[in-house]
Amino acid sequence: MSVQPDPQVVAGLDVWETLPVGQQPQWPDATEVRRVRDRLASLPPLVFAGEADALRAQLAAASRGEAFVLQGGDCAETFAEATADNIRNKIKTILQMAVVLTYGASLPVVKMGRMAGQYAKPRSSDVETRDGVTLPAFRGDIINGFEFTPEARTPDPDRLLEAYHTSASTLNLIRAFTTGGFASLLRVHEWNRGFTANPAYSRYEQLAAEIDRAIRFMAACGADVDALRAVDFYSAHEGLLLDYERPLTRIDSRSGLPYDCSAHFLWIGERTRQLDSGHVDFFSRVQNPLGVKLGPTTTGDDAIALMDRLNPTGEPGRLTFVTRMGAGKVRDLLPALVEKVTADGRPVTWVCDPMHGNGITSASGYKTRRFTDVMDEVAGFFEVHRALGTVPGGLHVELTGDDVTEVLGGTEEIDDEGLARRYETLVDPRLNHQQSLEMAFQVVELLRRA
Ligand SMILES: O=C[C@H](O)[C@H](O)COP(=O)(O)O
Ligand SMILES: C=C(OP(=O)(O)O)C(=O)O
Ligand SMILES: [Mn+2]
Repeated sequence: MSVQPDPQVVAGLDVWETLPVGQQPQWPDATEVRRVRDRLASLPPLVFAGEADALRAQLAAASRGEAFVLQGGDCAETFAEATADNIRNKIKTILQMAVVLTYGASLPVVKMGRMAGQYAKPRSSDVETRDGVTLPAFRGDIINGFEFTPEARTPDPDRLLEAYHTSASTLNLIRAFTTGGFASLLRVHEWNRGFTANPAYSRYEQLAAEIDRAIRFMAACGADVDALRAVDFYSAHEGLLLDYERPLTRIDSRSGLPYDCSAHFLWIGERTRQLDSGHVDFFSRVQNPLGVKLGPTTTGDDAIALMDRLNPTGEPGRLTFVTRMGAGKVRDLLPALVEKVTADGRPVTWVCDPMHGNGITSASGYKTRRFTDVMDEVAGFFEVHRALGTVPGGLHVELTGDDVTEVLGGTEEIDDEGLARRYETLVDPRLNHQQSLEMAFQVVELLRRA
């Protein structure tokens, strides 16, 4: 009797274990990790490979300027905050931003949450010291707890299972909201409900009234408005923790090829995108559409080498470059990168992350960002692409649907003192509901000019 080779092994899905893999936890017990990985491998996939293919086609459209990508959600999701209210508010915020962009710029918007799996965080330091006590840094709920005790901060592999189950229930609710009628454009007004009234909120009300009128007009003309009842909404997270991504990678029964079924879209972070890294090797072997974050040290040659590894044949929609240069640098550094990639000829989708290059510490000690810097990087991104005749394909932002006070500025003018009022993030500061809407209205202007 001949033994069939394991197609996952044949696909080289374990090669990453022989390579340098940054930003992984120090698990106290390797046997426990193996047990959890085996359990994860036996659980159902969270997404279907065909959905990842559909997303790839939409990202290809965005690379040509026929759609615009909106990726948004927490810096770090937490298990405790995976509640119906939080998920609903985040979905409503992303839907509101998408509708502002779609209506304002007459472009379809590809909607993706940093949701249902955004649990693993790269950190600048492996440890954190408070009052002379040093413990492992918080690396996200999938690895350890935020509480500053030795017990909480010790990496616990059972958290991978909790991340899987929390992702499954989050995704279930997302699917229910986006296909069950909640996200229907016929309810465009309802998405504003429950949020604090503010200038962006009122502006949205006006726009929703215009959309309502337009839909009634179309319906009166006999158009079938039923197609407006459901929306496509995709999940995305940083593919950081390979002990989680590997067991959720499955061979697609249709094509015989591997897909990472933890999410539709995975990205490789700025800290783990080295060409010889386990991350680049692992993701080069799965079929999902991929992102790579590109910070200010990225050279044109780095970008080309990443294309060689992750999209050698130049398949449209496969590779998204998420640039995060910082407001002060984007106009200087982005042009050379875009020029080099454009000259190569293989397509990429260019997306702007205006968050991660603009971190500051406030006088009161909070890790924050200025809304004006965030918007300035977005403006710089559009200017560079407009000057080069290339396509500004989308936005990648850290946001929440709640009225937190984590980013300075916006029309509500959150100042240094105001940050303390509702600073809730465990890692990076997020735009709140009104700042997110305000961003969408400003981006419409930029898209119209582009
Ligand atoms: O989300 C991004 C990174 O994980 C985060 O900015 C790192 O933050 P740190 O510098 O506080 O570790
Ligand atoms: C870690 C992140 O970003 P980057 O890799 O760009 O620093 C993030 O998106 O939260
Ligand atoms: Mn972040």
